[in-house]
Amino acid sequence: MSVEKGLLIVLSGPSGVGKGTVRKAIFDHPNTNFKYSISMTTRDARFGEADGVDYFFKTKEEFEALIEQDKFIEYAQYVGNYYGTPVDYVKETIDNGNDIFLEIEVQGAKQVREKFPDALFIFLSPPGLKALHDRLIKRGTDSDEVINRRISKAKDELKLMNLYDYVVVNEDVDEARRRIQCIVEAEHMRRDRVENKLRQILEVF
Ligand SMILES: Nc1nc2c(ncn2[C@@H]2O[C@H](COP(=O)(O)OP(=O)(O)O)[C@@H](O)[C@H]2O)c(=O)[nH]1
Ligand SMILES: Nc1ncnc2c1ncn2[C@@H]1O[C@H](COP(=O)(O)OP(=O)(O)O)[C@@H](O)[C@H]1O
Repeated sequence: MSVEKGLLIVLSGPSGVGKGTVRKAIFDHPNTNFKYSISMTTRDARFGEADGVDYFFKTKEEFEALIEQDKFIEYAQYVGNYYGTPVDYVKETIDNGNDIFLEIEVQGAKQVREKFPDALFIFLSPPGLKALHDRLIKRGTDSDEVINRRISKAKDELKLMNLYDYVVVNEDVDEARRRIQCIVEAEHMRRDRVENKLRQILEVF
């Protein structure tokens, strides 16, 4: 009997909305049993980040060579650096029946939709632009000019939320984490029901 494929789960949303924070809450939680796809990037490692844990850190030349070799499911340029999802680990994980989770920005999510229309797309939204602005200031990683660029980009990114299967508002991190886990569980139940129904219908003949 063939192994049922795992779910490809994509979490996306504007910069500073809390994707990284919510993702960490998901993976720190004991109920989570999906794998995480570690991205590749050309940006410098931040203090406390480790190669192969937070990202695989690559030079621009290495990254571009991997693009040539078709080694990414998707990649995008974001604030002057490349970010991409390596294809092998994602394919291997879903083929083995395990769920895999991608936390990526919106251009990349769009490319994943084209290649994997069956994936589950979740958009993380801020409660409002003021909250988003406050979070970017609180994070303290960007200058005022970069924050303003990110906010104006976020206005465009927010318009893409209608392309997603679900929108989760990140008001409270633990609540957002819980909602995402519930969505994944419900999606499994829905797909199982569809599979069973199909099997029943086909058995009639
Ligand atoms: N398209 C794409 N975006 C990614 C990938 N990995 C991370 N990102 C996104 O790139 C953006 C910048 O990430 P990062 O430099 O870690 O900064 P921060 O998340 O804004 O603190 C975030 O929106 C991430 O979600 C990836 O593999 N592909
Ligand atoms: N629900 C929340 N309420 C208040 N602050 C939050 C919440 N979620 C995240 N933050 C804060 O917002 C900032 C941006 O979060 P981060 O996870 O880096 O965003 P992203 O990965 O989407 O760019 C961080 O300082 C984080 O601590």
